[in-house]
Amino acid sequence: MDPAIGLQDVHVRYPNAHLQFDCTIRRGEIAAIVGASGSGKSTLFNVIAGFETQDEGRVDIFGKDVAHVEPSERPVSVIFQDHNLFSHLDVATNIGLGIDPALRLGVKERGKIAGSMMRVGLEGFGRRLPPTLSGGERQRVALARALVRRKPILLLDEPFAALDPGLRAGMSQLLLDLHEEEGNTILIITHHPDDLRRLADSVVFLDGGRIVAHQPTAEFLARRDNPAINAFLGN
Ligand SMILES: Nc1ncnc2c1ncn2[C@@H]1O[C@H](COP(=O)(O)OP(=O)(O)OP(=O)(O)O)[C@@H](O)[C@H]1O
Repeated sequence: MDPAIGLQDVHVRYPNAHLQFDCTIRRGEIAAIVGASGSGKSTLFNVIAGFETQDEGRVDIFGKDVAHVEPSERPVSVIFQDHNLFSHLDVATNIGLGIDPALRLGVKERGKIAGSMMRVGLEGFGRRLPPTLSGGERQRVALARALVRRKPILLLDEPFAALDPGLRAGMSQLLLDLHEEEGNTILIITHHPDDLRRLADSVVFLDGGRIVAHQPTAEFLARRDNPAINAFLGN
């Protein structure tokens, strides 16, 4: 196996919670991260992206210990639930922030922005401001901004939460197409069993701050032996 992410006995202690992660995600895997509210999904992302430092244990990315690697230097892009768009900056500029936070954008960079807008179906949206966009359009801006970074690991925190079922299916297909082109490693937090079926090679299931399952999606969906998994699957 060619690992993209390795978490070895990682512990994060909060005043009211103790989380512990052991997990290996292989290069090119699409893993759905699921579990009840408070089970540790966001914390898992924060440890991988470097927004949270573990109290113990080791985080490897592509075989390298990233303990001293700043979030911006990690080969990881994160798309948050709220998309983190700046409402006073137009769509093209918001995407440009993915290339250079100081917005030094020359001809080459403008070309990349146009290319990523085209890739997500946002041609002609460059001068629009985020508050004038629909939820699905804002979602695509966030995806375009992650794409221009061209980082090999993409973390998506409930990316489809605000979308209706038709748009969810469209965005899922877009992600799958991008994955086929880029071969990137994708972790996606979701509460929808449909997203598992549609997107994920594997499922990482968290319960009470621990990873209690990491297995191929079909195997996970067939499980009936764990009350927390049954509750998630509606069995
Ligand atoms: N900064 C923090 N300070 C204190 N406790 C925290 C902090 N971040 C998370 N926790 C606690 O750690 C546990 C896991 O939280 P986390 O946000 O990772 O869960 P989650 O599965 O992402 O939940 P949700 O689905 O509700 O977003 C919870 O008990 C939460 O209260």
